Amino acid sequence: MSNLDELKNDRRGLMVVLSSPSGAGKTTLTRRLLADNPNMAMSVSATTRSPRSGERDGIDYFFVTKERFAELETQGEFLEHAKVFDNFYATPRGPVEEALSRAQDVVFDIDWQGAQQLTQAAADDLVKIFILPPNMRELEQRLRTRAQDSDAVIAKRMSKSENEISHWAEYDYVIVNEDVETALAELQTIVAAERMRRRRQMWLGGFVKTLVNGG
Ligand SMILES: Nc1ncnc2c1ncn2[C@@H]1O[C@H](COP(=O)(O)OP(=O)(O)OP(=O)(O)O)[C@@H](O)[C@H]1O
Ligand SMILES: Nc1nc2c(ncn2[C@@H]2O[C@H](COP(=O)(O)O)[C@@H](O)[C@H]2O)c(=O)[nH]1
Repeated sequence: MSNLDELKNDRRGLMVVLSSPSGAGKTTLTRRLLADNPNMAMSVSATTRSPRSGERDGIDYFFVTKERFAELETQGEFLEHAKVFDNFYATPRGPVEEALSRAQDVVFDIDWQGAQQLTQAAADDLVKIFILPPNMRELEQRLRTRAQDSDAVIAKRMSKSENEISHWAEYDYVIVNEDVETALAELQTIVAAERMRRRRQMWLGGFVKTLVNGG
């Protein structure tokens, strides 16, 4: 690694928030983004909803009872929390603060309520991205193809999708996820550009000082 590459490691981590109506592709896109970015961590949420088949505790979510959720909330262990589709969801504070202190970027798959709360708490570090489906028929089709939720749950999620979409203009970027590869490339472009923002490159001040002093 060159001297310059080492210096460039001194930057503030990003808090990348992805929101969308259920089924638009946040989980799919975040998994791909994380696979391509070793210096990026996923914020694993706590939830009171039951695990879907294949979901693992501590990896996809921390699955907790309503009582435990309330206890953690009272203890101030959450950065944000919200009720979504009859279940409670929250972002545990500790792992996010630890990852950011190691200059890692952190990705959040959370709804508009959570995004609003993080905006209050950490606006400077946030990059908020809204994912739209190409059309509502395709959105429903994706929920059905995922084959993880009952018809009633899918109907509930579809009925709430318009409300979630109504928050699209609160986000810095909007990606229409028609083709996964195109959407992923757009997401990568956003992350790369946000990492380059001057205020996030803490090494630049010292570098410029050395530069103008003939270094
Ligand atoms: N561009 C795409 N084209 C076709 N199918 C897609 C596309 N993106 C995602 N999918 C599929 O749509 C389904 C829903 O995607 P995913 O679970 O990533 O959505 P989500 O936004 O995370 O949903 P939720 O909010 O319910 O967690 C999955 O089966 C996924 O494979
Ligand atoms: N405000 C928060 N919203 C969250 C969090 N974790 C997930 N979510 C959102 O809930 C819905 C449903 O998720 P699912 O896994 O049951 O399909 C989805 O919109 C997620 O983005 C969280 O910690 N806080």
